Parts: sequence; C-alpha cells; structure tokens
Amino acid sequence: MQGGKIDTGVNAVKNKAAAALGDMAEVIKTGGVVAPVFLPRLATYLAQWYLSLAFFVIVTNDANWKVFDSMFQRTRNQEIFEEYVKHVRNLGETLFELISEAVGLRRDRLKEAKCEEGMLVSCHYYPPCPDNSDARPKLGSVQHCDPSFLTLLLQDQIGGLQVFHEGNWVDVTPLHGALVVNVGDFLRLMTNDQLKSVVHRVLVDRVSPRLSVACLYTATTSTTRFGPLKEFVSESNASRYREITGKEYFVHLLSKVKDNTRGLAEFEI
Ligand SMILES: O=C(O)CCC(=O)C(=O)O
Ligand SMILES: [Fe+2]
Repeated sequence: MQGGKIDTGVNAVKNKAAAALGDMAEVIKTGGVVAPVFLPRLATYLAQWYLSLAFFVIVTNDANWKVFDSMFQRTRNQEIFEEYVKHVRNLGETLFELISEAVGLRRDRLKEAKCEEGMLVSCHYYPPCPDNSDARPKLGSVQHCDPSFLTLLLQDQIGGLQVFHEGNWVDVTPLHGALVVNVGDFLRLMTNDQLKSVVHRVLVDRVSPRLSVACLYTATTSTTRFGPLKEFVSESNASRYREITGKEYFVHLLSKVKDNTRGLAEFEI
C-alpha cells in the first residue's frame, strides 16, 4: 500500500473522528448494524474519569454501506473512508494468499473458506490520561485477542499499542506509513492452533490523544460454520475446536467482558 494513501486516511480520520464520534449516538439509534461491542468492556476497565470511545461498523455488503452513508454524510468523510477500506481490502487479499501458502495451503484456500467476506472497521479515539497518581498502566483497551481472522491496524504516531510476548508487554512502536497486521481468534481456529492469535492492549498517553483504525476481517454476521480446516486435522493432530458460527463466538465474547484473551477456550474440544 502506498504511504500517501495511508497518510490521507490518517489525516482524514484525525480531522473528522471527533465529529464522527459526536454523531455516534445518533448513528447507533438509526444505523441498525452498528455494534459498539467494546464499549461495555472499556467502561468496565477505564479509570473513573477517563473515557475512551470506539465505534464499530460492519462492512459486509452494499446494504451495509448505508450505515457509512448515514455516518459520513454528516462528516463528509465518506469518500476517504471508502477509499481507505478499498486499499485495505486489496492488501488483505494478498495477505490471505501469502498466509495460505505460508501454512502449506493452496493460495486461495482461506478465501475459499470465506475468511475475507466480512469486515468490521473499528475507529478508536483515546483521550489522554494525565493521572500519574499510581503506577498502574492507564488502559485505553484492555488485553484481548481480536475477534477476527486477520486485523489490519492503522495507528497514529502516539504509540501505546503493546503485544504480550514471552511474559512481557512489548511496545509496537508506530512506524510511519506501516500497518500492523495481527492474527485473530478465527484464524487460530481455522488453522487448529498453527497460527496463534496475539494478545494485545493499548496504553493511553499522558498528554496526547491517540487515534487508530482497525479493519478486522471477521465473521460477525455470518451463519457460516467455521472450524479447523481438514488440512490441519489428522490422526496425530486432532481437531482442537468444534465448529462455530461468528454469532456464537460474539455472543460468548460479550458474556466475558472481563477477559477475552482466550475467547476460543469455550469452543475447545
Ligand atoms: O488502537 C489500537 O491500536 C488497537 C485497537 C484494537 O486492539 C482493536 O480494535 O482490536
Ligand atoms: Fe485488538
């Protein structure tokens, strides 16, 4: 993806996020498919005076674009958003092909298995938190694995994203013009644990607000059943998960607001 496109996306989001978030309540009332899935979870964890907002839009087909219409006509941000998502989808297609080959599958196998169909675009605005009265990390997003096959994340230059690696929280330092790509729970399920979903969280800055746009390839609205692909199951390597629909996974996830680092555990055999 060209750096210019990403810059355009970041700037558009920076300029318009506050307005879009301001309209969020109305969009939720009128939009139908907007799913503020993280809000209860964030509310549970945020410091008492600290508030983080996120809005979620499912982009699966033309009908759902109506939600973008309703949101971005107000903010005149629609074109840039659509263009950004188009570029992310192009990149995503290539990534799914590369990942398929990397795990020994046919190039188009993950596409064929419908990993690319649904997308959840999650725009985050994290206000700063100047409180240093104690040493506890100030969380903008609690630790979690993504409810996705794959997530393509655009973060601004503030930093704060961390992944849990070998017992430590490691900073994912922003790299100008780069997207962060991470494996989510659904790809872990499909590959029968060959690919692992990554545990991550977001710390807020003391001074500056932070913005990010996460595009999650996911199965939110799908009635399709997903389970370990037959290529990853054999006599010596039994299926570790039962088949689930996206809906089942999300219902379970929302019931576990305090800990979704192992959202898949529920579906283990
Ligand atoms: O804001 C970020 O950098 C990460 C957001 C995130 O983890 C998510 O949307 O799942
Ligand atoms: Fe995430």
